[in-house]
Amino acid sequence: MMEEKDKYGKELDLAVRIVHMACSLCQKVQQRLVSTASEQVLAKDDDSPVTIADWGVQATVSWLLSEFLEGQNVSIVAEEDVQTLSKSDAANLLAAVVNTVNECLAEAPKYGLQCPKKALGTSKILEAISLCNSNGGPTGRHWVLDPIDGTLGFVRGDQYAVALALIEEGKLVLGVLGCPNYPMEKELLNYNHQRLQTVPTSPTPSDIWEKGCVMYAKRGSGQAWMQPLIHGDTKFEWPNSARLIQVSPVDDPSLATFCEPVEKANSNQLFTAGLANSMGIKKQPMRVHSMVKYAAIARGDAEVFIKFARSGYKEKIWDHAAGVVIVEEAGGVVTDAGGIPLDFSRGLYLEGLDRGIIACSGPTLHNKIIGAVYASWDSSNL
Ligand SMILES: Nc1ncnc2c1ncn2[C@@H]1O[C@H](COP(=O)(O)OS(=O)(=O)O)[C@@H](OP(=O)(O)O)[C@H]1O
Ligand SMILES: [Mg+2]
Repeated sequence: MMEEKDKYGKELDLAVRIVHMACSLCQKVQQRLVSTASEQVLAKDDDSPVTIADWGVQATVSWLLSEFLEGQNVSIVAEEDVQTLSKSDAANLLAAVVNTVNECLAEAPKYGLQCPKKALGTSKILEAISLCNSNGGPTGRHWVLDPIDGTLGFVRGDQYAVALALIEEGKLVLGVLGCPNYPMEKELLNYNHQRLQTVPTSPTPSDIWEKGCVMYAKRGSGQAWMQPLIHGDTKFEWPNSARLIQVSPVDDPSLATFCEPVEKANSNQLFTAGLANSMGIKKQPMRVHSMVKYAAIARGDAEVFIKFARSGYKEKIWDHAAGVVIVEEAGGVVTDAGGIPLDFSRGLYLEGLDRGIIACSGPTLHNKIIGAVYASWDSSNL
């Protein structure tokens, strides 16, 4: 029988390599994107670069998972559905996706994986994309993919993530989070943010970010890891300079940093400001696009992540799965606003989620926030 500690080892190894490749695809597309006209960049339809990267990552991840887990009936739950690509006027988009995917897959040997014997044709790419039509659920194995999380961050040349997780029998078992614009060193992040702030209106070429990183964790290991993205001719050799990451030891709210979504439409910033204030958080919120917020908690760059979407909004599993397991294995706590762990077993959505999402570096801060929600909810008009 396979030792418990080796369980999911093969899947994790594969998922990490795949996410590295997907990040490389995104960086290439983003570099082209920032050199084109901004109007074209911002449209998330037709053949805009964002869409090409979204589809490109989904096709690439799907093809690689199926190829290397051969014999398994691979089930993938992913953000993008195949309808847009099937439209008769989507020929240009499809051609761009096919090129981007083949360019990415040709580099597979650099990541220790085999590339296709010959370039994939349109039908193979469409097949790979339509494989990602699973609805997840409480039984069996399901890969969960957000090809580009934080679309706005991507088009702004700011933070975005590629997120891949595995759910088995309704439980999260591993998560991999690629953060192409999140440097390994926090100092570099601050440095680059300052540079960003000096030119706030123009997208930033991603090459100013230095290397981004990939984080990953296996449920129950009590460990979460971070590797640098590789560049140029460097070959990916496991463990690729992997470094253990851990949540912050800070549990005094007055020293804590809380992060939240950038867009007001995605989380009630007035309510979270009130919560932060009532529990004694003094610092300004760190507003970051995408699951990089989970990454920030996991490696101790921030202590608290709070998201309260408008009532009626249903949180999707791919927006959280990878981040949750990484934060938990790095020592953090993630629950809904009622203090209950998130339930990934109920299909595409986090059904039954109580109001909001709270990720913390530890139980002390977590208890304080849950208490603050309890005390302020009735008067919040939410
Ligand atoms: N109205 C509303 N309320 C709450 N959440 C929403 C809403 N609309 C979208 N989404 C989902 O939020 C994902 C982006 O979350 P972020 O935290 O990155 O938002 S932000 O860009 O920082 O504001 C985003 O993921 P991506 O689409 O992958 O970018 C969405 O799945
Ligand atoms: Mg998303």
